[in-house]
Amino acid sequence: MHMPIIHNQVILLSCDHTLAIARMISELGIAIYLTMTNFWLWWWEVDSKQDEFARTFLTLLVPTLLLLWYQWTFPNSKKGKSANQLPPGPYGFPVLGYLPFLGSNLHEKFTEMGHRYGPIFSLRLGTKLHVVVNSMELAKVVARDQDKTLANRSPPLTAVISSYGVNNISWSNNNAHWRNMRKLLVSQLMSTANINTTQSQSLRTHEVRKMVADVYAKLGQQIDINEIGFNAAFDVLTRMLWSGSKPGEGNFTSYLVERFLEVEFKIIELQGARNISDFLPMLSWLDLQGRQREMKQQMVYVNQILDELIQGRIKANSCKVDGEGEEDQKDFLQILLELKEQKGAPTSYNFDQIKALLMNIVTAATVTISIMVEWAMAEILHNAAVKKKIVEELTEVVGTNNIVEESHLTKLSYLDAAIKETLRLHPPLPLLVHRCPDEACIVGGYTIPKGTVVYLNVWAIHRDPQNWSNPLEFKPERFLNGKWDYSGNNFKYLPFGSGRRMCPGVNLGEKMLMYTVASLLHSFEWSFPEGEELELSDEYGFLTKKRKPLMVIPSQKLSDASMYM
Ligand code: HEM
Repeated sequence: MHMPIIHNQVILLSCDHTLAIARMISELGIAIYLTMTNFWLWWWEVDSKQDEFARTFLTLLVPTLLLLWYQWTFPNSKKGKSANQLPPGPYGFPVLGYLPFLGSNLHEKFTEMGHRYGPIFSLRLGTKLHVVVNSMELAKVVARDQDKTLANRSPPLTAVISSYGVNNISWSNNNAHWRNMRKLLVSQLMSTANINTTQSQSLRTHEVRKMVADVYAKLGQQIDINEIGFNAAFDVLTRMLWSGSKPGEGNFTSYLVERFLEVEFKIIELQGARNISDFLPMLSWLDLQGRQREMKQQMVYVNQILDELIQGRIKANSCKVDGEGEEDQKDFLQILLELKEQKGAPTSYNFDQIKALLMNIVTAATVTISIMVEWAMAEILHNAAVKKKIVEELTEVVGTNNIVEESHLTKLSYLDAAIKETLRLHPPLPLLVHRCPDEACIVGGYTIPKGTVVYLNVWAIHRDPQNWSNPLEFKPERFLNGKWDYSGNNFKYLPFGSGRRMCPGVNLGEKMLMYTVASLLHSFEWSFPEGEELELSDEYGFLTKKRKPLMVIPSQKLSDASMYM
């Protein structure tokens, strides 16, 4: 009997209590509302219409920015995959995204982030979405399964300027013009057959011997290995492209090399430098860091040189009598000019396109070759046991009373392995050239929207312990089994990239690297300047070169001085 009463009392008490709490909450709510509106009253105490407009604008802007920030960052961090889900990734600031946290060595930063977010992750840089792929399994998806969809580029604004408005191979989208340029380059200049013609071989022999003679002239002095490698590659390339200097043109080429070295590195540096305009396109017209302006200045010089070159050739052609020089192998400039004259030909190039193409080939070839000659020499000189084996192999194959010939190169298997190992540890383009899908696609179960900037982090893949045992060790032996090549078919090893955008200059790049390094090691002993210690740190800037130039002192090794002439 008591229980229901007690129960009712409890219920009655409870009703009173609930009402009291509700009253308290509503009083508290009103108090908070009044305090807030009182607090905000100062915000709306305006002196003029202008002030009122400014405050209204700010009041709307702040929540809008917060909303945008929420939309940008939250889709990246959802747990579990769903349709249209972006790869996971870090939060960022409104507007700037993750830009302020990137640091300078992008390849290292992306590798470290891969450990946190997995083999594929996304990040907002400014208003653009970027995706980084860090594993060989997903590299296969990007460069093989989805190769066609992901074959566009997203050039930085500085590259748009240096490529004469995206008119070169490296930065063009996957379109008919790009296909024609690539086809022409490979069929006329870079195919195995072209690289192995007697003329092409003797051209390289001439330039590599000239390099040896130049080093010989500096015995006992410090020399910059990158510069030596650059000059040799530059001479080979300019002779293939426009036959180097011509009689009557004075020392046009040496003048060109001197200035070109400076300008070319500046151009590469500007292409690799972070430019706010690329991440916040609505601000690009301001050119806040002056990068576009600087690139335009560099291009004034490049343009002047290339114009001089092309007009000189047109003039020389017009003075030729019929049939003169027809039996000579044409250089690339001549082929391009003849195509230009063929009205209505399927492939024809205007002057800007010709200049863009020439500039692209010279830059793509010389910088990569010189960076790799420097890394290979640095690693070999740093590893005494490796150096000993290479020198023994050179002595056996070439002999001590002989100089290196191209015909020796195929027999230098340990040197070949050492160069492959150098390209594994120090790929000159650690993130390749970024790709861009022409429509949304799926990689690793995640959606990559159209227009995303996609990096393939070969630096991470080349150092992944799942792919390589003791990956940080310099061990050429891992390449001695004959299983490895530069074809880009084994996705553990991609120093020249893979798929339709892979490097078209592999044949020449490989030959020049082997020939240059073999000649430098066979003809000279190398020592370091007193007190100098070799270090192997790198510096990212699109192309990754040695942070500190390799400065070394050559001494004579071959007994007969005539072998240096
Ligand atoms: C050691 C020497 C070289 C290395 C390591 C190298 C490496 C590379 C890499 C990694 C790429 C990007 C591939 C990608 O995005 O998937 C590339 C692109 C390219 N390379 Fe090389 N390269 C070398 C030499 C050369 C030479 C000698 C030429 C001369 C023709 C050349 C011309 C190009 C061009 C035109 C592209 C752009 C291809 C495209 O976008 O379609 N490279 N190179």
